[in-house]
This record gives sequence, C-alpha cells and structure tokens, in this order.
Amino acid sequence: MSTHTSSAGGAEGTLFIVAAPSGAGKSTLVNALLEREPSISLSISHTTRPPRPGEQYGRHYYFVERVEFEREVGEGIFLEHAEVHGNFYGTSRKTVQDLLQQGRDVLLEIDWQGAAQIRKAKPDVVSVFILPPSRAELERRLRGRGSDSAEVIERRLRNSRGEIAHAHEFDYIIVNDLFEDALDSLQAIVRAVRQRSALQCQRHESLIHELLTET
Ligand SMILES: Nc1ncnc2c1ncn2[C@@H]1O[C@H](COP(=O)(O)OP(=O)(O)OP(=O)(O)O)[C@@H](O)[C@H]1O
Ligand SMILES: Nc1nc2c(ncn2[C@@H]2O[C@H](COP(=O)(O)O)[C@@H](O)[C@H]2O)c(=O)[nH]1
Repeated sequence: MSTHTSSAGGAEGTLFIVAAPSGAGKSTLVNALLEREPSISLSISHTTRPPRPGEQYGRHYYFVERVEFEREVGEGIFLEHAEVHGNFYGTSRKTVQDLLQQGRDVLLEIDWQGAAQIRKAKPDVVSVFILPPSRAELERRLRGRGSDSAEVIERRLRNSRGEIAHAHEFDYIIVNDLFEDALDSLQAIVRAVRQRSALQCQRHESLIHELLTET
C-alpha cells in the first residue's frame, strides 16, 4: 500500500493493474468502472498494433511504428513493455509517475508480463486478473466482438492458456460471468484499497488534525 508523499505534499495515488486473456471483458469492465469512479486515470499505452475500426490515437492507444517503439524502449520511456499476441505494448513511465505524484489513482490495462515488471518496480501495486466463466464463452466473446480476423482470434485463444496460468500471481481474481456482478466486485476492490490508503496516508490529514485539536 502506498504511503509515499506526492509532490503536492499529499499522499501519492494508488496504482492498479487489470489483466485478462484477450476477450475476457477487461476493457468493457474497466470502462464501466471509470464511469462509476471517474477520478481514476486510465493510462493510455503505446502499441505497434494497427488500430481497429473506430480506435483513435491518444484515446485507445498511441499507435506507433515498430522502429519508433524500439527507439522509445532504448530511451527508457516505458515503465514496462512486452510483446503480446505478436504486437508490442508499453506504459509511459512519466505519465504514470506524474499522475501518482499528483495524488491520482492510476489504472493500467496490461498483460501478465507487464504486471510482473511493475510488481518489481512498484511492490505497492494492486493487481486484478479477470477470468472468463469458460473457454467456450471466451471464444464466443472474442468472435462476437467482431474486431479481429479469424487468424488473430485463433492466436489469442491459443495464448489464453499461457496467460491464465499466471492468474495466481495477482492480488485478486474476478470471474466475469454476469457483467454487473463482476463490475461490482472490481469497484469493491478499488473502494476497499482506497479506503485503506486513505487511513494510512495523508489524504485526510487536515480533517484528522482538525478533529483531534478542536475543543
Ligand atoms: N460479462 C459479460 N458477458 C457477456 N459479454 C461480455 C461480458 N463482458 C464483456 N463482454 C463482451 O465481450 C467482448 C470482449 O470484451 P473486451 O473487449 O472488453 O475484452 P478484453 O478482455 O478487453 O479483450 P482484449 O484484451 O482483446 O482487449 C466484448 O464484445 C464485450 O462486450
Ligand atoms: N504489457 C502490456 N500489455 C498491454 C499494454 N496495453 C495493452 N496490453 C495488453 O495487450 C493485450 C492485447 O490488447 P489489444 O488492445 O490488442 O486487444 C491485452 O492483454 C492488453 O491488456 C501495455 O502497455 N503493456
């Protein structure tokens, strides 16, 4: 749990990771969580994956060419980076650190490899792994999304076994069967963590001081 002090003198924000095999519903859950908890900042990753129809630069990802991504890796701009399903993805170190320093809670939607790198750099991170209720449902969701070619879907389904094998490394596991139940669970985790850090850190320092000193 973060008890660090931010540049503004208050408590540093909490870093959350949400990971899942492709198609389990991670982005849908995270977007719904952000509607319920709008003060959480979502980190926008850099990727070499081509945009899907409707995806926008800077909103869904920073889409970059492979050569640019490799240059950015060389410059050390990533807090973590990994190859996932044949594409490269990375999280901007500066963006995340600036937001945490400002006291903002930050959520990363990344894979298990990135999560492992972050745990080493930031042991305070709170990580959640989303499981689909069954393999058949995972496949149904991937195909039903209609965003990827049959080849890409096959590859992601094949990779899902290797990803699910890392679920136990995460602090929490949520089964995304009934959407609203899974969303409630994710929100409950975020709220519990925030409450814990609020007690430990200086977020409520002035109120605590006031309550202790007022006659
Ligand atoms: N609980 C649920 N029940 C039924 N469908 C769901 C549920 N959650 C998400 N979906 C649907 O499953 C599909 C995949 O969801 P989503 O795109 O959020 O997956 P993802 O885990 O973020 O995948 P990726 O890692 O490839 O981005 C979407 O069409 C979404 O609407
Ligand atoms: N290690 C990282 N993994 C990331 C990052 N951004 C996304 N991802 C993961 O990649 C897969 C595929 O995503 P998609 O958008 O192509 O479907 C998924 O598991 C994401 O969580 C990142 O910055 N680092």
